[in-house]
Amino acid sequence: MYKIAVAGTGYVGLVAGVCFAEKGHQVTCVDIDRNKVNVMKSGISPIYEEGLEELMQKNYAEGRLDYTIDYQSAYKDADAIFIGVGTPEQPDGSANLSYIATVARQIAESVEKDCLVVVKSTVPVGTNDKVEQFINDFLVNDVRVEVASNPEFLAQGSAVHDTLYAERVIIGTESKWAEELLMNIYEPFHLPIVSVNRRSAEMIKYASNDFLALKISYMNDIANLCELVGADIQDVARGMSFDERIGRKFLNAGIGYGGSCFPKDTKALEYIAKQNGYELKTVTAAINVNNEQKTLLYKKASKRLITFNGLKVAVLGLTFKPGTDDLREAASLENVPLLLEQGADIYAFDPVGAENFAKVYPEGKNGKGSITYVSSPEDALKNANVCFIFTEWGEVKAVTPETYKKLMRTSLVFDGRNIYKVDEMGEAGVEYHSVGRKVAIPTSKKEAKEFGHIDTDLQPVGY
Ligand SMILES: NC(=O)c1ccc[n+]([C@@H]2O[C@H](COP(=O)([O-])OP(=O)(O)OC[C@H]3O[C@@H](n4cnc5c(N)ncnc54)[C@H](O)[C@@H]3O)[C@@H](O)[C@H]2O)c1
Ligand SMILES: O=c1ccn([C@@H]2O[C@H](COP(=O)(O)OP(=O)(O)O[C@H]3O[C@H](CO)[C@@H](O)[C@H](O)[C@H]3O)[C@@H](O)[C@H]2O)c(=O)[nH]1
Repeated sequence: MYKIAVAGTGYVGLVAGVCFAEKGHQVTCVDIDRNKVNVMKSGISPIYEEGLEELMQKNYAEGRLDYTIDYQSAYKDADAIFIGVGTPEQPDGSANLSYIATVARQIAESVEKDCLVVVKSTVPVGTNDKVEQFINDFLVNDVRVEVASNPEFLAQGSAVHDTLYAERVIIGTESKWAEELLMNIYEPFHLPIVSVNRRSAEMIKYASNDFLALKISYMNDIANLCELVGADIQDVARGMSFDERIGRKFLNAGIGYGGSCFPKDTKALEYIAKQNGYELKTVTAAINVNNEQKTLLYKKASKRLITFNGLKVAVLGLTFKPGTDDLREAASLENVPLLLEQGADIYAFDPVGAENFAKVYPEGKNGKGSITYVSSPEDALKNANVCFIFTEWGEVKAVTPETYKKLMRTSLVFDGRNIYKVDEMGEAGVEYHSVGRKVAIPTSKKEAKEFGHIDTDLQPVGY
């Protein structure tokens, strides 16, 4: 059992701290946000992650887990201090390391015994070296502090599971002492450990995230071509997925990747490459494709409808992916303002993200348009002229094709997550646009007429 302190109680820090406690370590989670600390002490998780609150309550009650804003008391006698503070994107694409620097300074002022500082945050290659130098320059007491890299690979929405059952733990160290200490801390997890040097560990994190981002952008690029040549991206992805070298995962085309990691980590690696006189062409391509992809459906819908002024627009899903209340870089944040600017009356549904979204777009009049938050997809769809799907929540997937037809004024759907089978939507009488697939045109004559889909190209000669 080790005495562990964790700096930062976001997705990474809090989940790591709780899981270390669950595996028997004595953990103190530190945050600068007093409200957050009070909320956590009362047994409530400040973030939405399945299983997290239960583990917080259990480990707190059993005395292995605590929360504080008093960093000095938490750091002074810790065996290891894990850093999980943010490294957000700066306007030039580089990572902002000021939060890391503040924690490093706080550690240097506080530690009273030898300890290992472990950087879990995603940081540019070489940052661990700088953090070690910085802490040692500012150390108040005569102790030994070494820094190790231990990048995090959890995905939001499955953070606890991804930590307890991680496919691998990467540790980057520069001494046997640091390597052994980290191995021992992770020993109760019984997970595969990959031990490398610090710079390689830092690079593994960016290389992994950017590879996944690239995979998504590649599929989106192919999807756009599929539409032009009459192929179906889902069938194409299925066909590709049998090849183990390609794999089954992250082949879903849609309206691009969002979240707090892929967008920032692609730009950060592009920046690191530039700084080193290298042009990382593949990653730049992934970024460019993603930027275009996010508003692809809005552009298609604009062509189809000419204007959104005065239209009732149902928006299903606001978060960047299901299972989280996080809105960072969500497609909804790019599309909703465009719709509002055009005077749309939006009825938005999201099972957990609406509260956060309302902080940016409060309910009621917003510029030329308006936004109303509703508690079910059906409430959003009632009498709507058009529907956009931005997040594939279970509640959204449960809406049947017939429901769109029954509830909407005109059943016109733009699906950014390819939830439905194209033919089923057409058969239900819905005009359905998705990504990388053909457009479903209502199959009955009556609806085809309503939507202006009588195909004049096929008129026999002479008519
Ligand atoms: N979110 C993810 O899914 C994920 C996954 C892997 C890696 N990462 C990386 O991990 C890092 C953290 O990401 P996150 O999403 O958990 O961040 P976050 O923004 O959710 O949380 C950061 C927390 O740190 C706190 N903080 C700031 N300064 C502090 C200080 N001096 N002392 C103590 N606490 C302080 C903030 O109040 C906040 O609660 C980033 O580098 C990110 O790229 C994130
Ligand atoms: O086939 C796919 C898979 C994902 N996405 C999108 O990609 C984004 C990111 O999804 P996901 O990777 O599931 O979520 P994150 O929580 O952002 O997790 C990523 O970013 C984390 C932060 O670095 C890493 O730790 C994780 O390993 C990595 O998956 C979301 O907008 C998804 O909709 C697609 O468009 N198509």
